[in-house]
Amino acid sequence: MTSTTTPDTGTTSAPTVMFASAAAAAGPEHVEVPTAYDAILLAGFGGPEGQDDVIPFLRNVTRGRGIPDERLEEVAHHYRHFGGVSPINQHNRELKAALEAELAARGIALPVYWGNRNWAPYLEEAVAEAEAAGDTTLVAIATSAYSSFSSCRQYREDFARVLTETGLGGRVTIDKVRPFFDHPGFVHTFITGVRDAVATLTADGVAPGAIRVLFSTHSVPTADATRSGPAHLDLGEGGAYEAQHLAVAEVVMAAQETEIAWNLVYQSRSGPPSQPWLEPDINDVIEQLPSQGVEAVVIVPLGFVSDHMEVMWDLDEEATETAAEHGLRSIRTPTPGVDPAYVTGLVDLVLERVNGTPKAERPAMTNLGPWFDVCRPGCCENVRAGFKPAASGVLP
Ligand SMILES: CC1=C(CCC(=O)O)c2cc3nc(cc4[nH]c(cc5[nH]c(cc1n2)c(C)c5CCC(=O)O)c(CCC(=O)O)c4C)C(CCC(=O)O)=C3C
Ligand SMILES: [Fe+2]
Repeated sequence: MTSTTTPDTGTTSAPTVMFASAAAAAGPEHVEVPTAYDAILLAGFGGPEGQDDVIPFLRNVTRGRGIPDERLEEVAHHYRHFGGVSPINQHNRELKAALEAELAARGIALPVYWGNRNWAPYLEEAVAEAEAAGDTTLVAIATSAYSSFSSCRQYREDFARVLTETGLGGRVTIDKVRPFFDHPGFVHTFITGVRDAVATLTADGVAPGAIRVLFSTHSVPTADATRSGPAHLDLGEGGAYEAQHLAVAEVVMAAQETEIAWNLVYQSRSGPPSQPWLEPDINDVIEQLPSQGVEAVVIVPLGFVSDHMEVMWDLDEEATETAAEHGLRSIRTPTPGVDPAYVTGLVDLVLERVNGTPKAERPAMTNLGPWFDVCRPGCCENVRAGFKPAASGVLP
């Protein structure tokens, strides 16, 4: 189909750089006409794979954000504890292989290129490799399910940066599948995880009233949360980011046979104490639970797609230790990883774009979805970092 040029003009002064988008010609929000994609771009966060990688990786992550060295050393310690290796790259190798197997089984001839934002293999290499093979109309899957600067827009800004830096912006287009927080393929693992954990606890004699389910996600600056999602949706101070998590948590609990109390909690806060971030912190909530008659916590990593460092350290080390210190039993439920339901769901998300599936026929488990295919100008903008152009967007 015809490509149009679609700058994300943002809310401040627009730069002259423009990025063609295959999706943009079709409409402002939901692309309901077929798009002939050449390939899938699997876009990961990236992580270190040895002690020597740790500091250079952290510098990449925090580039331009002025995060003090003390904080970098603090975070480096989490990675060093595990030999300087984050499992996140291995997860993405496995996810790429699982996607390729699923595509082959369904007879879909779309190659998968994998590149990361913050560590090798970088997005730059993946895009250059695709272009060299003649694959120029790309649909990206970011390994992140929700709307916010860190979980959506930052990927889009990196696509734009890569298209500029490689000089391929006039030739390669990168669209992005919709934020998939309420796609059944993503939600599945959390539903079964809570079910299994509650079954284990009740089989051991814990009363349902003594169990608390804590849905945990990455905290973000409150200013980012408020700006998450398109400006025309007024979703309160927590923005689309909080609203989406709350809606998915409700769906997960509605699918349970037993009624259990639950909370949405936040983890992995960074940044200066003077800057407000989403609260409450998971550890602060756990500390309060014994006085409320709770004996066991089910920790659900709702904001994450795999067992990477934020899960291994902040949940499996810190939150688990906090629970133990307060005499609570804890079970951490699985992340989607390469769960067949998740892998199938990701391929379905690509196919709805290939086929131009009407919005009404797209699966979505919450009333918020199905979320938009193409982001409006200013969607999830980071006011602290200022305006940067983003790919996979559209004019209003
Ligand atoms: C919403 C969100 C997700 C979920 C969406 C998604 O999954 O993409 C996520 C994922 C991840 N975050 C990760 C690692 C880091 N995030 C950092 C910093 C930050 N994350 C933020 C938000 C998020 N982050 C924010 C608002 C900051 C502060 C920077 C600022 O001021 O805007 C820092 C810097 C040090 C620090 O500040 O802690 C590191 C090292 C890894 C890799 C883990 C591994 O290696 O296994 C992953 C998957
Ligand atoms: Fe992060």
